[in-house]
Amino acid sequence: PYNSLVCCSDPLSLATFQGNCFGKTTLLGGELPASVISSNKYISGAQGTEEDWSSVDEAIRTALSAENRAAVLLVGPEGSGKTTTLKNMVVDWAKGKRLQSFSHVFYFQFRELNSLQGAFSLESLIQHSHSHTPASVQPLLQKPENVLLLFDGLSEYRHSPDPSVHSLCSDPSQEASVSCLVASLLHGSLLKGAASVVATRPTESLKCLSGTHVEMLGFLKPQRESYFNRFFTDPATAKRALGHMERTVGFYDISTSPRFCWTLCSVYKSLIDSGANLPETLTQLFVEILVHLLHTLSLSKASNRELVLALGRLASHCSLGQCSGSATEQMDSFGLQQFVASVDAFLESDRPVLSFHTQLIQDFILAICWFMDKSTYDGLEKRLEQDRRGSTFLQFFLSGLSEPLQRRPLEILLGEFNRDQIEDFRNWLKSNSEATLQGFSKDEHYRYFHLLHQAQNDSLVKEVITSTRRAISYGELSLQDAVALNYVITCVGGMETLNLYRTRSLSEEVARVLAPAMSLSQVIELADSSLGAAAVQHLASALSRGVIRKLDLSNSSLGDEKLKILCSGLKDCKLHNLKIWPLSVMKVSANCAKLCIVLTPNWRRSSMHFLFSVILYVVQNCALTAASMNALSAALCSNQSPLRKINLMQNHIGDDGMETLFKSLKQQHCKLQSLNVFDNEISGACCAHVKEALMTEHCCLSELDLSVNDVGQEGALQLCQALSQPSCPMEKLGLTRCGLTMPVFKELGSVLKSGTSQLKSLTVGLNDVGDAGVKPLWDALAHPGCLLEELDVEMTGLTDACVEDLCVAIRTSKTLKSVELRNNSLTDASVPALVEVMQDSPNMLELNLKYNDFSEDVFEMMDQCSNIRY
Ligand SMILES: Nc1ncnc2c1ncn2[C@@H]1O[C@H](COP(=O)(O)OP(=O)(O)OP(=O)(O)O)[C@@H](O)[C@H]1O
Repeated sequence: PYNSLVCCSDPLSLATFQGNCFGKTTLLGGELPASVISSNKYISGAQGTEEDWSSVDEAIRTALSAENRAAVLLVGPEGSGKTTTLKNMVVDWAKGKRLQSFSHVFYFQFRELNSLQGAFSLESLIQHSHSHTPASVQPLLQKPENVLLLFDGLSEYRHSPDPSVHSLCSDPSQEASVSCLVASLLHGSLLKGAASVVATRPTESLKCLSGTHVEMLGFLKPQRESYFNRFFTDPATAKRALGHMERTVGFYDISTSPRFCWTLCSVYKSLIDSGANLPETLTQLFVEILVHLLHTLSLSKASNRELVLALGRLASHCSLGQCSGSATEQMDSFGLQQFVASVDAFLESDRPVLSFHTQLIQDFILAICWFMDKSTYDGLEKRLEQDRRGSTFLQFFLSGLSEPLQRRPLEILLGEFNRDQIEDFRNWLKSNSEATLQGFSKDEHYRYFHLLHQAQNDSLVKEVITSTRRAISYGELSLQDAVALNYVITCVGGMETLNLYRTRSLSEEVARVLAPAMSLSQVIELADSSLGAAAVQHLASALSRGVIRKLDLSNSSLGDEKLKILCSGLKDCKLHNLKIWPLSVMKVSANCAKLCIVLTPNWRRSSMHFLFSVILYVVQNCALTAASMNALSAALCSNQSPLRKINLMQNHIGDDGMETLFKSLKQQHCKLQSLNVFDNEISGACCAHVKEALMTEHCCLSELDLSVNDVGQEGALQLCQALSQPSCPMEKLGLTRCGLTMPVFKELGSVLKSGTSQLKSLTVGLNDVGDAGVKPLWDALAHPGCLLEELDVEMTGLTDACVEDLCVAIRTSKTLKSVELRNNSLTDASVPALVEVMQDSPNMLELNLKYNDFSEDVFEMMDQCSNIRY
């Protein structure tokens, strides 16, 4: 009977509407909308986008009350709650709760309209369809603007709603085919001014309709929470069930389907009631679902097997898009006739063509049958390739079921699976995982991580991942990816590098899921990423528990507040969390142009124990100011602080921040060896603090880069006073573009000659002092007390006049290895002497003469020396 149409709000009509909803409640199909509504389980779904969602009911209401209202097109995937939403609208209207501006609401289901043959007028269609309609409906239709039309399931409509293929009618008493009446209603020629809502899965037919689109997202986290709370009346059980679901399957798109939530809650309820464990993976969940269904059907083992194999044949056809013929023909051809009473549990048997309640159960049945009956399927590779393109869950389920523990409950009910088929799949999984993980495609890596996660076979993961730890970025990852990545990393006991480069928005959830993997990784690469404070919190606690020795957060807009959070993790770093590594691993890239908090090794040569600590890069453009320096200072001074090297390049620390930092350098616990404060809005005023720190007994700062700051003459001279002290630990000093003057160079020359200075590397480029200014440095190099190995005098205004002193310096020095002379004004005239001295000095690794005033004539001569760059 076609009577799911409401035309007035009398109680009898409402009861008929609610009582005559088609189908029945099934585990996979869902709880009937009428029952959902009457048992107060209705939750308004979400619409819009995941980032910007609102209630579907609200969106429909707003669209219907708009001044120039258009049709509302309610679009959502299977099971997203379209029918339930429409039916709830009807019930609310009939109860006088909502939509009271409408005097009449008509609910049509396209599936039922398909079956109406012959000619109808709108009046006779309504008369025919609803027993409670008054004898004459004409008065009801007198004011179309007070009428609301609800159309459900456009994607199931057999006819075209395209107005161009119908002669649209406008007279409610005119007879026409049902398809013509429907098109006339949808396009407003009939009942002009009436409001309408059309609900549908995504379909081509939508192109023929205009209106306000409302995209159904289904149940996001907040709706899931409300739904669970209504499903499980006991709040503690609801909390437990929801928490478990969110942790194990809440990251799959399907968890937004209200239909899936119903299935899941029903299975969880029965497991909780019987005291059983809840499933950990999607495969385990579907094993439970099928076990539950088969138990309910109470068939013999042989019949169970027969039924599943027949469903498998149907699934195979549906998956290839070959489902055709009437439902009865299909039942016959797939051998389902004998199971008429059982198929409702799996199929939407009230539809013209048989289909599974959900794509997931179709994939699951297909996977089982693959392993049960070798003869049904041929060509594993081909089929899996198809699955990959079709983005179904077939491979997930095959992976899960290939593990004996996971398929065991099913084998009890269905009999043993085919060992050869399983072995074939396992070999396929292993060899494809190995081959793929050698490559560099992030998406492909993730694809196999997901399959390995489903299989839950730790030793398989260890077998395929040992040789494949490549430095590809796993950044920009979804929560689902994070779960799989964390699983494989924890299985193999950690990766040397966890590369999350360019994760533009590392959410709290992703960071929480990844925390175990982070604490097992020695290097975490998060350059060019962006992290919220909550994500930094997880990172900090992973640091405090972990074995990390290097963290790169360059260009991550970290900011003071988040650095403070991170420092709390650094403070808590315990010595036993540090790993013992061979010395060779300790080398930090010499060409560290990026800045960082680098926490390098704390090692004692005497004991031959090389304790590795965190290397933390908080690099360029992290928007740090003096505000976070107290926190950093506390981390530096904490007992057994792991911080050895800090790179804070291109931030805004200023003199106050420097004062804080350098005060901590005087503390006994601070073991900082390297500090880079390149371009940090620092003036010479801070040099008094630097000097004080360097002259303290405990200070072990051996590398300092103050380049691109306004240090100036006064500041630099203060530094020189510290450098001239025998106890000064400084070995590498950077003063590029610091406004240095000739007196400073002169003082630096004296320091180098003093015989007490430990300086091995001096960078004083971009200070325009000319030949005379640099001369004290050449003289120092020729002095036996000078230990300098690297000198950088780029762009200091040097000419050919310096070459004689330079050559003497190179020839005499016992330690010098490289001289940086780029961007000066040397000419061809200097080349013979420079080539000669370089040829005579085997210790010299490099003389960089790029961007001087040479002509091509001397290139050949310079080519004779492999250690000259020009
Ligand atoms: N808003 C809701 N509140 C509570 N449960 C809901 C809600 N919406 C849907 N459900 C549950 O999900 C099941 C499927 O919902 P519904 O039939 O409305 O989806 P649909 O989008 O119309 O699906 P299809 O496109 O497959 O017809 C319902 O039977 C019910 O159990």
